[in-house]
Amino acid sequence: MLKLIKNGKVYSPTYLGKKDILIVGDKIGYIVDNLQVPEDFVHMEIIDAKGKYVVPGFIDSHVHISGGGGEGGFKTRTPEIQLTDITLGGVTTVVGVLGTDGTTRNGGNLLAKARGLEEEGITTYMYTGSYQVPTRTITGSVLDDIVLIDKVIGAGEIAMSDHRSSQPRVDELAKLVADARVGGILSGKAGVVNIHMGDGERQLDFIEEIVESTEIPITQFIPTHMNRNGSLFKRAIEFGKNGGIIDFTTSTTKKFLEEGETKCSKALKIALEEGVSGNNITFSSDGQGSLPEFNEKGEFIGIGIGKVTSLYSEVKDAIVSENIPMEKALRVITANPADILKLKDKGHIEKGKDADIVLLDEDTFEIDTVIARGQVMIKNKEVVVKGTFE
Ligand SMILES: CC(C)C[C@H](NC(=O)C[C@H](N)C(=O)O)C(=O)O
Ligand SMILES: [Zn+2]
Ligand SMILES: [Zn+2]
Repeated sequence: MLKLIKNGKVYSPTYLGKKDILIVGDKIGYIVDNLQVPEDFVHMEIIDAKGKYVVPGFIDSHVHISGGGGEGGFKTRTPEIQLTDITLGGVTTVVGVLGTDGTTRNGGNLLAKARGLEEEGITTYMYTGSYQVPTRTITGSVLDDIVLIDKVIGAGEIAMSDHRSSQPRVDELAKLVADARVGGILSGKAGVVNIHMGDGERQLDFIEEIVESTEIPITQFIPTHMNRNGSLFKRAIEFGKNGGIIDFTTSTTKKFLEEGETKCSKALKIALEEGVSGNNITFSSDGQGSLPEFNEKGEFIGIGIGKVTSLYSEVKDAIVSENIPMEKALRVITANPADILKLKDKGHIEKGKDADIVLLDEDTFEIDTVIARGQVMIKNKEVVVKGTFE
């Protein structure tokens, strides 16, 4: 079936102006000024994008799709995600991850959930491992997981500078990152390591020591939660200015913001103003991950749950409240994760790329329509495709 998105203002994320987009199967077939279709050409679904912005489908590069949490005991293990938790947030590609609990959750379960979501219509990848070092894998080796399992693009989330980490030595982390890098080289993947940054004093010390003392490049690391406290955020800006990738977590709570976390829309504004390259910054939601709170004695005092819908919500705030140009704001959840993670068919509205497209209402910037690999998942804000048990 052919689809034609007409009359929309296209951000690829670079602004292309008013363009018509011809979708052929699951691919973007053509981008033209004004495609005239004969009235009686019945094999074409026309999607009128008048009054809409047409942007690439969003990429959420850190989602606990098979569940996470558990830091407050078994009742605080978070449930696995459902398809529309993702698509209602305009997200058409997710990278699945495990966190604190690498015992009752494992790589096989994460891979099965990733495959299930792919069968339901979106595109999924995953990181092998969980917080711990040495980290749990599917084949027994980070390197082999990346080479042999198509959906595995790297390792993570590996906990650093956090009371919940396995307190790895810098040489243990270096070996893990070295394996991920070679796994990526052998399989043409990014082979990056998603690093969970905690609130500890050591912050990015280990990463910077590895970059200084080995042949491993700074871009092998994707430190996330870099907006979680003021001191780490400051360090993150320096890391970004040195060419590092910085990922900000959009899921949050009122308490976290009151206690020093930098709201993502503001974090992006500050990072850009401080001179961090707009290509090195990403947002991810930590969706379905837990947002646990601990007191100064390290005692558990409460828990929230991450939401994928926070991802675009922060980009919308960046555009509307922080006046960041759409081209720059959209990059952090489209072109940047796609390019950094080497998701070659993703992140851009370009001939030959996957037909992952979101229509935004020009006035409200609300998500109106979501298309994943050519299939309409959400139309006029209504769910068209539900998950199996939704
Ligand atoms: C960034 C902050 C707010 C949340 C962050 N979440 C995770 O890392 C995921 C969680 N531990 C899980 O395993 O589900 C945290 O706990 O520090
Ligand atoms: Zn984390
Ligand atoms: Zn997480």
